[in-house]
Amino acid sequence: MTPQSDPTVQPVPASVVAQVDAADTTLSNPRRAVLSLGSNLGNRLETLQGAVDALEDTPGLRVKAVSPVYETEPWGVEPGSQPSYFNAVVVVKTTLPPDSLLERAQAVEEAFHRVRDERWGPRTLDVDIVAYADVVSDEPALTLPHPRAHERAFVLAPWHDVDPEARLAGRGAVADLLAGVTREGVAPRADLELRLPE
Ligand SMILES: Nc1ncnc2c1ncn2[C@@H]1O[C@H](COP(=O)(O)OP(=O)(O)OP(=O)(O)O)[C@@H](O)[C@H]1O
Ligand SMILES: Nc1nc2c(c(=O)[nH]1)N=C(CO)CN2
Repeated sequence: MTPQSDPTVQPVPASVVAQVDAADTTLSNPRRAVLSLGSNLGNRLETLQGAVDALEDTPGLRVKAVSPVYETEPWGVEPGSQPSYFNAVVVVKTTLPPDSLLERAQAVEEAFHRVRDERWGPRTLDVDIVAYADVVSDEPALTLPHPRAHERAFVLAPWHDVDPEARLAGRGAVADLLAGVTREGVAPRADLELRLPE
């Protein structure tokens, strides 16, 4: 039976189809997202590269840019209480909606044996969603933009390197945010490099 011949199936007006399609941008248009990578246990560079490669291996996700590597003092904890981090930022294009991107980010963390015990504890790998298009959400399970990104030089500096014009929704230009935070303890490691997957 065709939809036309079934009296219970009402035709959907073309204007409604157009509205639904326009709203459903995650399905048709890849969106730009910014992810922060951090590691302060194990082989930090290898882990960050593994994370970049695992992200690229995700259906519906392409890594578009990989930042320089920074060596950074642990933020939010007693100085000297943890090893230093390697941090980087990746810009991706993805058709995954935000919650699926978070699931994938957490699966990548787990693949690198991330253990969650203490808040801001040392970790082999941390993958945070810094921003997803211009989505703003205060859901605890996925707050967008990341609620602490604007005050973290270890996020802002590598993000600014790969996208000097970037803006953080609701917070302003990354360049301005970076000018307002200390860069002490956030040192570029020009001797190290992450590869953009081919
Ligand atoms: N933008 C976001 N990116 C990643 N996780 C988020 C985000 N917003 C909320 N969360 C939630 O935060 C929870 C804790 O994440 P995680 O253990 O990575 O925190 P953390 O890295 O120790 O600290 P921080 O959030 O300050 O970076 C996650 O389970 C996730 O549901
Ligand atoms: N330098 C640095 N400090 C941190 C980091 C991080 O990636 N780098 N991540 C944290 C929790 O996400 C807490 N503190």
